[in-house]
Amino acid sequence: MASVLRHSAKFTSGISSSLAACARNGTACAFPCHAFRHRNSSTSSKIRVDLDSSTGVAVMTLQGPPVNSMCMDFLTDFAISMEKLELDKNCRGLILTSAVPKVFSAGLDIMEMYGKGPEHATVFWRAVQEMWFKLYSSNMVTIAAVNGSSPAGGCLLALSSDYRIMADNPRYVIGLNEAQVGIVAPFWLKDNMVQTLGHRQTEKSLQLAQLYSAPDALKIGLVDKLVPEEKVLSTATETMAKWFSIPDHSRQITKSMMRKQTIDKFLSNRETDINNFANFVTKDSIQKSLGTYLAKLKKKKA
Ligand SMILES: CC/C=C\CCC/C=C/C(=O)SCCNC(=O)CCNC(=O)[C@H](O)C(C)(C)COP(=O)(O)OP(=O)(O)OC[C@H]1O[C@@H](n2cnc3c(N)ncnc32)[C@H](O)[C@@H]1OP(=O)(O)O
Repeated sequence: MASVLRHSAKFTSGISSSLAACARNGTACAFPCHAFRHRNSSTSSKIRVDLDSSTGVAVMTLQGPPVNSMCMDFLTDFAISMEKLELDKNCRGLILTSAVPKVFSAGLDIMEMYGKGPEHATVFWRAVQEMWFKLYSSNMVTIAAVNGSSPAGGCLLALSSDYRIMADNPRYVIGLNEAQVGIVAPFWLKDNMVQTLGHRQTEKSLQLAQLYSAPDALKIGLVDKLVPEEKVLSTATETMAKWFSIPDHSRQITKSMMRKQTIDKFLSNRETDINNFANFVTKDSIQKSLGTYLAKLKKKKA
């Protein structure tokens, strides 16, 4: 029987779920083992990871309501989960998806960029860079199962994966809309988009801060496939089997060859990029734009 290992560093419902996990895995433990090891963060988890060691596929589920925005906790959970999976010999592939209805991820948490000083901006941006770098340079086959809207940082997760499957729902949007927010996509994310869409389409998309409906995203190649919403995850699993049919070593070397230039450029410029971000985002004019954008988001509801 396929034994599904609950692989996450953190669990959402604390001791009781950890006891349940022990029971499911058939492990006898006098203590609730996961809660004992990781109890510090058991209630703040934004991400769940389930690794099926019989298939080698891990599913990373984003579960930070209301919109899976990428706050520091989210970014930290993401980095830890990626590191663990990368080191796990049982894991060959990763599927990213969301447990939040209608939203894959709303991107960076604007509250982490609004009203904060340069020190916070520095730490935050390093964590954002790390998220992209870990996913973009992963040895695993990475598939984004985009089951909801995916603006900005949400699109970053999809773009840095090897393959993108999106729910066929015209109300769901995806794209890099940073310019609309009053900020600018970093060069490494721009490079990542150029590789996917080509220079001309990227230039239009970024300057116009375009969010594409799922059908339009398919047309320009921002996603690879549309399927009915209930089939997004199963299609991702089927697609993974195809990618697994290629020997890991040759696929990995090919991937790293294709991504090397972008990675090298990022690594040589990452500190400059952090300083640029901290200077840029703390400017009065940028803070004003962020404040206006936030107010618009809140007003939408009223
Ligand atoms: C110099 C380099 C700078 C930047 C580098 C760029 C890299 C990436 C940048 C980013 O990711 S910036 C973030 C951009 N994100 C967006 O523009 C998305 C904004 N959100 C939406 O469009 C929608 O929320 C939605 C994702 C389509 C979901 O819509 P829905 O109707 O389901 O939810 P609602 O809008 O009511 O939101 C609920 C709740 O969440 C708050 N919210 C939404 N997005 C964010 C966010 N990104 N950060 C912080 N908070 C967010 C929203 O205000 C609502 O809050 P409330 O309940 O208190 O009103």
